[in-house]
Amino acid sequence: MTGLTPPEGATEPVRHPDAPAPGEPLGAHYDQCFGCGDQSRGLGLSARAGEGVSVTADFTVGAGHQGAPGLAHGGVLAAALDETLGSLNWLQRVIAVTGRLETDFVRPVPVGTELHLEARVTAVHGRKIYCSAAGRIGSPDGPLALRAQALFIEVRVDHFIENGRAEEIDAALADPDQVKLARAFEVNP
Ligand SMILES: CCCCCCCC(=O)SCCNC(=O)CCNC(=O)[C@H](O)C(C)(C)COP(=O)(O)OP(=O)(O)OC[C@H]1O[C@@H](n2cnc3c(N)ncnc32)[C@H](O)[C@@H]1OP(=O)(O)O
Repeated sequence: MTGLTPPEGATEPVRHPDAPAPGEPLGAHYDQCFGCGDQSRGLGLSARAGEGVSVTADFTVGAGHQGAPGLAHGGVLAAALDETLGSLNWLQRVIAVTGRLETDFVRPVPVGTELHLEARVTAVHGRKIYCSAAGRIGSPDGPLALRAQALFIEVRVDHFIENGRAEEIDAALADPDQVKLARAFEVNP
């Protein structure tokens, strides 16, 4: 029992009526985010809305992302999957965090690879959001390198306010840009 199988009574995910249209870039949810933000040591991952409750994302493996010589670090690849899965929040307009992430590393990913990721919500049960993701090498139809299943748990904005370091929380809350404020906490604006 991994906790990743939707229980009886789970329902289909619902795409929010204000979700970005399929193909539209989602942009960074927070500019300090390691996954999608403006970070020189981050992933620089960019996601786009897909059909239904799905997203696609691209990420180029850089020299700073190595584990073994010339190959991406597994933790970095898991972070790319996590970030892609996390961006599903914006299509549902929920605030949710990763509770469980199970990753299959199917083949090695060399430095310089453009990794094409896609993620979707498969089912929802109460606060539990069941998702899956995959990563392919070189193109959206390229060889499968990664597979993941995940459980995201819906939380209230207090999750961040009570647990995040005060200086970053205060700075994010003080941002006069309401969309940026909403995106930082993935709150329905
Ligand atoms: C804003 C968007 C950012 C996106 C960035 C990318 C996504 C991320 O990386 S988020 C950061 C990484 N994740 C975290 O830091 C989360 C840390 N964990 C927590 O804060 C808590 O454990 C949290 C919120 C997940 C769950 O705690 P809590 O709210 O008390 O819920 P809890 O009552 O324990 O669990 C709720 C349900 O989920 C289930 N559940 C919780 N965790 C897990 C787990 N790891 N595996 C399986 N099931 C779980 C529980 O069994 C329970 O199920 P049921 O309702 O059937 O009884």
